[in-house]
Amino acid sequence: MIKIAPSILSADFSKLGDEIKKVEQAGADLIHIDVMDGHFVPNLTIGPNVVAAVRNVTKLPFDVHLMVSNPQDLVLPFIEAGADILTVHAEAASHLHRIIETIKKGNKGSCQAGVSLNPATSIVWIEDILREVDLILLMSVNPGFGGQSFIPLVLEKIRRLKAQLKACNSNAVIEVDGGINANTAASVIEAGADILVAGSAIYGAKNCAAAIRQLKNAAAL
Ligand SMILES: O=C(CO)[C@H](O)[C@H](O)COP(=O)(O)O
Ligand SMILES: [Fe+2]
Repeated sequence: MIKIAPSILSADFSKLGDEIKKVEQAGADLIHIDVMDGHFVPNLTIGPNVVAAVRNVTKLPFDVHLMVSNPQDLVLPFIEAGADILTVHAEAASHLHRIIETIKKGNKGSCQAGVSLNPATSIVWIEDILREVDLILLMSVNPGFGGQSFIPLVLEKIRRLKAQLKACNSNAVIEVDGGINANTAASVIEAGADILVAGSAIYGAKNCAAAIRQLKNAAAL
């Protein structure tokens, strides 16, 4: 069953708690939180204090996507703030294996470890750690902003990654992030995605529940 992770990057930040509750009631499976540092990506968003402030408004897992340089410095603060899944970019990590270990050990093993790749980064970069991670986040836009168009070359990457995960008996799930909407979801699911992140397609919709349903139903198309 495909899971949907609304990205609060497209929410109204003046009422973030209510916006999270709204998508929980609308059928979301996880809450995707985009952390940007103005350095790894040209935008600045959310720090650990904000994550901690909204932690108790929902029981849904917090899926924290770190788009920062030097991610090793922020791993523990975000785990303490309440991240359930913490994903770092392979392009930003000098010692990726060490960061993954730190995430998995942090706060008594309460957090799952994810690794993310930009559209232009090959899955060759992570083929030696496919059994070490819980989640692989394939970016289907260049990170930094919501509302961009889906980059189709990612479909082939999802297929190749799915086959590699099967071949090495990895239980890691594939999450796809960027430009996911009612038009792009079906091909992403068909290629092998397990979790779809969607910001503008959910928070920009008049009816969030209908938008989430539409993405889930794309699996049957
Ligand atoms: O990581 C991200 C951007 O870097 C966001 O999660 C992503 O862009 C979601 O927004 P949309 O669904 O509007 O593309
Ligand atoms: Fe994201």
